[in-house]
Amino acid sequence: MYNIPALNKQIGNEVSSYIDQLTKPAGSLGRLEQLAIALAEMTEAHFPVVTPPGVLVFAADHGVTKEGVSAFPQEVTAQMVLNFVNGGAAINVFSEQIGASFAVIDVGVATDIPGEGFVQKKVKYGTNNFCEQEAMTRDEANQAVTAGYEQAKAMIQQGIRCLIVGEMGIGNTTTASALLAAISNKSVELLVGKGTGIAEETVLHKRTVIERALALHQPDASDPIGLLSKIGGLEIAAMAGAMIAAAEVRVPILLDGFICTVAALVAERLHPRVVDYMIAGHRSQEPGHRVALELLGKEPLIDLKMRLGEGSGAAVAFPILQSAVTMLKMATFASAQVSQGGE
Ligand SMILES: Cc1cc2ncn([C@H]3O[C@H](COP(=O)(O)O)[C@@H](O)[C@H]3O)c2cc1C
Ligand SMILES: O=C(O)c1cccnc1
Repeated sequence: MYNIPALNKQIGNEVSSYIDQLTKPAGSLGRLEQLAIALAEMTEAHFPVVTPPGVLVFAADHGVTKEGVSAFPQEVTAQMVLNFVNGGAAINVFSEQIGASFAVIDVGVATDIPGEGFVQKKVKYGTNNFCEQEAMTRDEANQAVTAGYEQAKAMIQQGIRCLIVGEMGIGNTTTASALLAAISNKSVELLVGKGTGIAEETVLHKRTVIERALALHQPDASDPIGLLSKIGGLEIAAMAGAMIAAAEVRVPILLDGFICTVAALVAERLHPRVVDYMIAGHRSQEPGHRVALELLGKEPLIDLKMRLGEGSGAAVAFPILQSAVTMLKMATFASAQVSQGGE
């Protein structure tokens, strides 16, 4: 169904040799060198371009908030969509800082949001409470994946060269932890954290909520649409779809935190090669993020002890990608007439 090209390893090898000719000791620019090679393999360019970046923030609600798993009430999701529209959220200011195109998409907020300035692709008024029933139908999960896929395609057509996928959805650390438990087969205890800042005893409650849902649904990790329909969420489905769309046209994906990385693991189950186009932007404080990154085989660029989501960690890490490609503008030993070392 999806068509993701293989990385171009030959261009990667050529860029690797070229980097060794630049006026610096071999390997001395560390991970920037690996990043430049990875970006060349993804984009099939000897001088990859990552600007302008694009940020898509998918918003949706989670029926499981009825169980009291978040420090904030569900209506904050809709209120934050308006904040994104007005430019007041963290991801707005960081998007502006990095010159990113920005869009916020309602794929499943529980109420009708007034006004304009966001994309309306609501699949459902929030998911069902997965402790009681399946979060959504398979058809709805597919619709949400497609909504994300189409939004990313549209933004890429407008010329973005790197994709950041963010989210807003009160309760979504519970959903993401449940998905990760199903995918990793690890104990829920290792994966659950404080999200927006719940108390220690609420973390224990969150854990039992997830364990109950897993016992009820017995999700099959090899069936991504089944995972999404049983557990949710609508924004996570859309994020996975957006990642697939980027990989299909060789656009690098800069991953954000916990929710985004769980969406990446879902995307991997839709098409394993999508992972080749992902770079981990940062490590979130949410404990499950470490596990999700390990499963994906990615090492994050930065760890600033952030735990927000929205795409904020990826946006803050983005200038490192710019440094990696800008490095390729350096002079070579030959062009600058600098003597090479002999070891
Ligand atoms: C004002 C505000 C802005 C946010 N921006 C992202 N999140 C983050 O927190 C939520 C997940 O945490 P939990 O599972 O504990 O509800 C998501 O919406 C996530 O994007 C926010 C949360 C709040 C309250
Ligand atoms: O890392 C994240 O994505 C995250 C962490 C806490 C709350 N919301 C999102």
